[in-house]
Amino acid sequence: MLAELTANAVADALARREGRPLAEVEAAALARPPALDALAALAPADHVKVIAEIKRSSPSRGSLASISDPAALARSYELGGASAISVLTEGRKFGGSLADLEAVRAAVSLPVLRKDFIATPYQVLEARAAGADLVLLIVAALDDAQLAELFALITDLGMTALVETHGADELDRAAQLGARLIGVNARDLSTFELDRDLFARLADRFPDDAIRVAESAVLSADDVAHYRRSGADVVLVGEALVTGDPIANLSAFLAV
Ligand SMILES: O=P(O)(O)OC[C@@H](O)[C@@H](O)c1c[nH]c2ccccc12
Repeated sequence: MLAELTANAVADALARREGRPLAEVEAAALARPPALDALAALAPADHVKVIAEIKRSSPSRGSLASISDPAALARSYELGGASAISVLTEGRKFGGSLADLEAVRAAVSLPVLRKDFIATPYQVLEARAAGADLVLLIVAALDDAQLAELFALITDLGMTALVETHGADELDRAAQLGARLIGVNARDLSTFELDRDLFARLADRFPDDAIRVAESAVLSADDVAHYRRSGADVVLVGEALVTGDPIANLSAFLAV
């Protein structure tokens, strides 16, 4: 499934490129005000931090929420105390778009993550052109040469890569890259199986200077506490915030 999601995302980007050539997107990317400092915003603190996600649906969970106004939802995330906003921009399975990201960027002053299946420089440039400060790189979807190229481009554009892993080998590859913001996704994107203890098993393997992000399957304050006890600096939460009361849930999660 991950290979298919990535192939589709790359095909969709190629189609957009017909109407908006790379040089144009690059110019738009360079014309943006500088990216916000996501490493500072997400730096380890004496409380857990939350990356709050705008997510309409997913291949594993189906439709979650209609979200007619992603900017308004992002503002409630900011009000509720989130440290960054993640915007799913994948259209086919997650119902997102780059327009969502642009709308969110205009509405909040927090760092914004482009959450998608990124495998080409064009998609990274699109992210910056839309105002993203962070870009997700999924280690399982990329070979080492792609990872290095995309990581370098993200860094050169002043953005931060959130490097997502699911297993010890992938975490080692993220460390090798020099990633400073590393996630462990509890969900295996090939099988969609959940492993809520994977983060805990990998926590000691993170490089000392990396910010540790636990991704997926946070539905309650207890889940946040579980990840926090295991060493998470940051949790990335989608479903619980788009299906429940975002401000109430954020305040419960931040009180952990
Ligand atoms: O809705 P959840 O279970 O809180 O999960 C959020 C986030 O971790 C999940 O959306 C995610 C993590 N990595 C991804 C990669 C692609 C698409 C989506 C994701």
